[in-house]
Amino acid sequence: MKQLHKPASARRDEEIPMSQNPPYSPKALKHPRSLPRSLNYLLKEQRLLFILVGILIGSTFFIIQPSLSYLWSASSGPRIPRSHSFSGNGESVSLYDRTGVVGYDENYRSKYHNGVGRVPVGIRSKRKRIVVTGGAGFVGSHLVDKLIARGDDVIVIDNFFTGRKENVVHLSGNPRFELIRHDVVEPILLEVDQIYHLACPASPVHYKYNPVKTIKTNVMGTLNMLGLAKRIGARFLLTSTSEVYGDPLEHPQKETYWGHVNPIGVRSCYDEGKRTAETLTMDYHRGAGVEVRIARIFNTYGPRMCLDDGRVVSNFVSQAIRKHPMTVYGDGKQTRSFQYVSDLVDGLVALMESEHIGPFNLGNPGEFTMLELAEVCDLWAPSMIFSYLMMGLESSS
Ligand SMILES: O=c1ccn([C@@H]2O[C@H](COP(=O)(O)OP(=O)(O)O[C@H]3OC[C@@H](O)[C@H](O)[C@H]3O)[C@@H](O)[C@H]2O)c(=O)[nH]1
Repeated sequence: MKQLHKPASARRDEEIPMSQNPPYSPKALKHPRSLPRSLNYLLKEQRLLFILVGILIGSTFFIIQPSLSYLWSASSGPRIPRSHSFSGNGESVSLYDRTGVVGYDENYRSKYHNGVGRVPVGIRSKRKRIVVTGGAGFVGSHLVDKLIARGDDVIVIDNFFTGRKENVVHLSGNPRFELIRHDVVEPILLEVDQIYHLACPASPVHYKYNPVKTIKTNVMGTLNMLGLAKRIGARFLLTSTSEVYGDPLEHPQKETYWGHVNPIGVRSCYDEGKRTAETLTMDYHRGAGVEVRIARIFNTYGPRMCLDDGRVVSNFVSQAIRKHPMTVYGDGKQTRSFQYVSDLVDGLVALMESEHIGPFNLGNPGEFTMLELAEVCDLWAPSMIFSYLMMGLESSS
């Protein structure tokens, strides 16, 4: 009865003529009769060696497979924080520059991967990871647009005191854009290559609203961001202001001019706050070797500037549109230069990428008196309504 339930292989063994069976040995008695034949099969023609080599190759593939999939998703997936530029026909192609965000992956893969295989790791170059403090503000949001269009990963930090989510909402679905509600007076730890530090109310109406908070933002906020730059080895750009020159005794103001500033006036929270921020920036450079840039920004206008911003351009334009009298302060003979926001943003990026350390004025060399500006605004009021709508200026009043 026992023999009826033997495995088929055993039955096949019984059918093999005795002459082909291996000679009797005590060892053969200790194991099922099929085992020596299996071993025999394996050992013949170095089959065991081939099996071992196969296992080795398989194991190697599974060990390195996660890093291969990482490299693949780094070039195509939205969750990987950095990616690369590729050089094709001597031309640098940024991941999202040409195709836009939506549908990029498919375009990219069809252009670079179909039938070609993966791009070798060696020819990839890192795209930059950049943090922009105050990136939801008037200037910051335009800067973020430019950096995203260039193909960088951008993290915006904003406490939304003067910044608005509407300024960056169009980027919300972009995998290379991240928005963090955070006040720079508190430390934050991020891994980035560059820091554009814009966070601070810039219009007199806003920075005078809470002067202590304004100077705290300039001092503590700048300290925190410089500390971060030092810790992670990032390049740091401070957006300072033409107001560091105070009521200047020199015209035009060169970067070498030290200014003429009231340390106890109502604007001092901003003027002196930015001067201290510049001091901290240069001290971190000299003392800790941080790569720093300082942009002294002159009066700027353009889309996303609120009509109730409080600066002279938005004040005069809103007054002209509403047919209200223009509020020319003083005798109106004080002069200012006015630059368009996209020119400023180009300047900020160029400065960051340059080797220039120390203050750099960013503004329009042509100056107007406030009386001249008021006349221009009055003259062009009807067309301004259309222009400002086109520029996307919004009034919260
Ligand atoms: O309604 C107004 C507003 C302002 N002004 C005058 O216009 C001139 C320009 O004033 P703004 O408020 O536009 O601002 P400022 O040029 O002093 O500084 C501005 O530009 C440089 C930036 O770095 C500063 O953050 C920003 O406040 C000042 O002389 C001011 O007194 C008016 O005559 N009427």
